[in-house]
Amino acid sequence: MRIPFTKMQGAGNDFVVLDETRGRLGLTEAHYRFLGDRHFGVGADQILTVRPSPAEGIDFEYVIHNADGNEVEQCGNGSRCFARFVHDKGLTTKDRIRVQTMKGVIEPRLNADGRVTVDMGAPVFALADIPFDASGLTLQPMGAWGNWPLAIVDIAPAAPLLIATVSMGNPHAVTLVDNVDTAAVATLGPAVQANPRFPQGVNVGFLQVVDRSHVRLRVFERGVGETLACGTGACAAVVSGVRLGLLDARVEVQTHGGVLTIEWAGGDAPVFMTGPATTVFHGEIDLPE
Ligand SMILES: N[C@@H](CCC[C@H](N)C(=O)O)C(=O)O
Repeated sequence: MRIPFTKMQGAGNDFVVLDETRGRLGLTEAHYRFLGDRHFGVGADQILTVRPSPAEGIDFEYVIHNADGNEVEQCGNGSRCFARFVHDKGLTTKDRIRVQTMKGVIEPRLNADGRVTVDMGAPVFALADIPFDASGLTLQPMGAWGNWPLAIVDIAPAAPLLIATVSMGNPHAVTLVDNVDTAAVATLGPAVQANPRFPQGVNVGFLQVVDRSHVRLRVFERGVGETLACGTGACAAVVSGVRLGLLDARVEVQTHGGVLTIEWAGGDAPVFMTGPATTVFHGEIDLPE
C-alpha cells in the first residue's frame, strides 16, 4: 500500500504527519515503526495522525505514535506541527483550533509571526496520575529545593538521583544539572526510563537553569531516545523550575533544536508553549506488507 505523508519539524523534533480526515489508513504498530525508521522508512521521532472531529466543539482528533510504534498521550512540538498541517492543507480556516488527544483537549493557535502557541492544559502532580510509584521512598521537602514532590529514585549503579515528577498528559521526570553539555543523558536517561517505579515509562529531562527566565534542556524521550527538543518536556521542566522557586512565569527554553517559550502562572493554570512548526517536504511511501 502506498500512502502520502508530510514530513514536519518543530525545534528539530521531527514528525511524519498522516491525514486520516477522509478515512482510516488501517496502519499497524509495525507500520508506525517503519515510518519512524531513519534507515528503512522515512525517519521521525513521532508519527502524527490527524482525524476528523470526534465530538461537538472539537475540530480534530490527533493521534501520536512514538518511533517505537507505541501510541502515547501527548506531544507538544507535534501539536504545533499538527496546527500548521491542518491550516496549510486547508482542512480548517481557523487560527485557534481545539483538538482531542488521548489525554484531553489542547488548543493550538497560529500566530502572525508564524509561530504556534499551544494551551497545553494544567500540569498534573498526583503521583498515581503520572503514574509514579513512590512507595518506600522519602518524598522531600528538600530545604532550598522547596516543599514539593521530589523523589530519590533508586537507580543502580548510579547514585540516587533527585527528580521532580509531573504529567503534561504524558509522564515526565526532571532532574537539575549544572551543565547540559556534560550531563549523563545517554546513561541516566534510559536508567530512569526503565525504572519500574514508572509503570508506563517516562520522558527524562535534564534541566540547566541559566537565570530566572532562561534554561537549557535535553530530554531523553520515551519510545525514541534523546531528541533535539521535546515540547511537553520543556513544559515539565519549566513547571518544575517554577515550583522550585528557581524560575519566573515566562521562560525561554534552549534545546539542541531551537528555542521554546513556556509560560506558567502556577497552580491550576494552563501551561502555554510557543515555538516553530515547519513543513520539510511532502512524499509518498510504499508500506511493507
Ligand atoms: N516529542 C514530544 C513528546 C512525544 C511523546 C513522548 N515521547 C512520550 O512517550 O510521552 C513533545 O514534543 O512533547
